[in-house]
Amino acid sequence: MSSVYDLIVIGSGPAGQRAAIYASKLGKKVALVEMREVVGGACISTGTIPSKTMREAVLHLSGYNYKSIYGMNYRVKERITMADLAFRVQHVIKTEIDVTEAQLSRNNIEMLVGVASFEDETHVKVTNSRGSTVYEAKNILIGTGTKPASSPKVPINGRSIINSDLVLELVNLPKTMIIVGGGVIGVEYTCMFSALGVRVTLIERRPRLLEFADQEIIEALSYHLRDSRVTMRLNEEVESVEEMPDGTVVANLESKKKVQGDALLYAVGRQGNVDELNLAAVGIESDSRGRIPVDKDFRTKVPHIFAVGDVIGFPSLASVSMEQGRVASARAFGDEQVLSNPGLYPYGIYTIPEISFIGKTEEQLTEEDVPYEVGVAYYREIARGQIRGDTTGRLKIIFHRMNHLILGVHIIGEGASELLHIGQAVMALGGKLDYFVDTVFNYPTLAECYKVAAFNGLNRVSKFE
Ligand SMILES: Cc1cc2nc3c(=O)[nH]c(=O)nc-3n(C[C@H](O)[C@H](O)[C@H](O)COP(=O)(O)OP(=O)(O)OC[C@H]3O[C@@H](n4cnc5c(N)ncnc54)[C@H](O)[C@@H]3O)c2cc1C
Ligand SMILES: NC(=O)c1ccc[n+]([C@@H]2O[C@H](COP(=O)([O-])OP(=O)(O)OC[C@H]3O[C@@H](n4cnc5c(N)ncnc54)[C@H](O)[C@@H]3O)[C@@H](O)[C@H]2O)c1
Repeated sequence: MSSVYDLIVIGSGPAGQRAAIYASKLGKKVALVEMREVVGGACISTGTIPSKTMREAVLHLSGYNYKSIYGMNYRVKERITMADLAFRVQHVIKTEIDVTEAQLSRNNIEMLVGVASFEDETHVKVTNSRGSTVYEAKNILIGTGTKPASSPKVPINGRSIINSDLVLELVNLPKTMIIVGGGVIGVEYTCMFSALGVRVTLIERRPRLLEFADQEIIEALSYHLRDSRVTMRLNEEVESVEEMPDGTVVANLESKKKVQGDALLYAVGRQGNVDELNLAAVGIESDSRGRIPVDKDFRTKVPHIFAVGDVIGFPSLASVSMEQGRVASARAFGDEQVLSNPGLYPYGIYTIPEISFIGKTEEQLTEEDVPYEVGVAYYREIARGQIRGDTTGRLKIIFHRMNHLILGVHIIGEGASELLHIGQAVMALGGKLDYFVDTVFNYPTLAECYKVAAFNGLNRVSKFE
């Protein structure tokens, strides 16, 4: 048994990394346990980084952003293959792993390779091919993330029936594809495959896609999806999936319909990585989706054992996971000064076109009886929108009718996830709609949308309110 650590972190994804680095900056002795061969978690290996790099490759090779200027037949590469997409993805993954490893090493974080499990409230066992070692810690942080949810009725085979971990295993680009699940993963991949010319059928059991986003924005996205020949089957639940003798795939719906395609992506949510942790040894229970309950400081029912990131559930974003890791680590060492406001956490959804938002939706404000008004700017009204060839984007500011405080910003269109941070900064600093009216923006930029939307909003409220 080695000396006592101040903190043992389990999992090297964004949540675990940030927690470990923060503790190390406080001068604490930290170890980070990772069971995979490489650091970075789902974020670098199978989730955020691969999917966003694949999207970039799709947009580039398909010439998607320039079709409105050079014509529908414009493309950078004639026959795009899965190998073309994987090439770029592997390059970025490797670089991100190198950067992360260097960062952890610079911060004197001791890496322990193997599967971590609890022995008791202060001891963690790490098991690898060489055997098991037990380590002692004053604080332990669980950042073990999630894996794709599975079903015995959906036989994932890595060829024609895949989950989001296996997208790049597809040998050939299918002609037709079924995507099950209209959550963020399902919708992002629907957009990518459809931009590659694949005929996609998207099946979602709820009446609309991405329920947590603003309805108007999702209606705009749905319009684009249909315009890209995506077939949307909403209010339909997939009951089982089978591979046919000819290699095609059939999804059997609860409504007794059948949908056939060359390949199927099963993206119906995620399951917490808790099975190997031996949580019973410390009396912590996870729910049916493997989520660990925590309090506002990310403490589990055992006060010096914390849990952060995807393993605690919504919103399950890399950005938020990092922040939770930082806050939990601060709390573990008695630092109450580190504050974080979930009301100002942004969402970036990398559909095509991109969606990004912060703050409340119109539906939430209506529910809460808040008197709000909206101001909208369309990319087509902005010179930069015309120059870039994105004439379908829009930016919506929601503000309080009386005091003009910004309550939410919702954007669909190119650059949405970057553009949103202007609205986020103004919201965080308590700014009002008038800020955008009185501010000079570079010209021509998409940022000008804020000014146009502010004028549009002001025109809708009476001067006497
Ligand atoms: C396809 C996809 C696309 C995404 N796109 C985005 C996006 O665009 N933007 C965004 O913000 N988020 C995105 N996400 C979500 C993002 O990837 C996650 O929120 C983030 O990775 C969660 O970080 P984490 O540290 O909690 O867990 P993870 O990144 O899952 O890392 C957990 C780590 O713990 C390790 N581990 C598990 N159990 C043990 C154990 N017992 N012992 C040792 N190690 C263990 C795992 O091997 C893993 O390395 C996406 C997710 C997916 C799947
Ligand atoms: N850009 C981003 O921030 C980003 C990108 C990808 C993933 N993520 C994160 O990854 C997490 C997981 O994403 P996800 O899309 O797998 O899960 P999800 O829970 O967001 O969505 C799953 C969807 O599948 C539907 N569904 C479930 N069973 C079904 C069935 N049998 N038939 C038809 N529909 C069914 C659900 O109604 C739901 O809408 C999310 O929480 C998200 O935050 C984030």
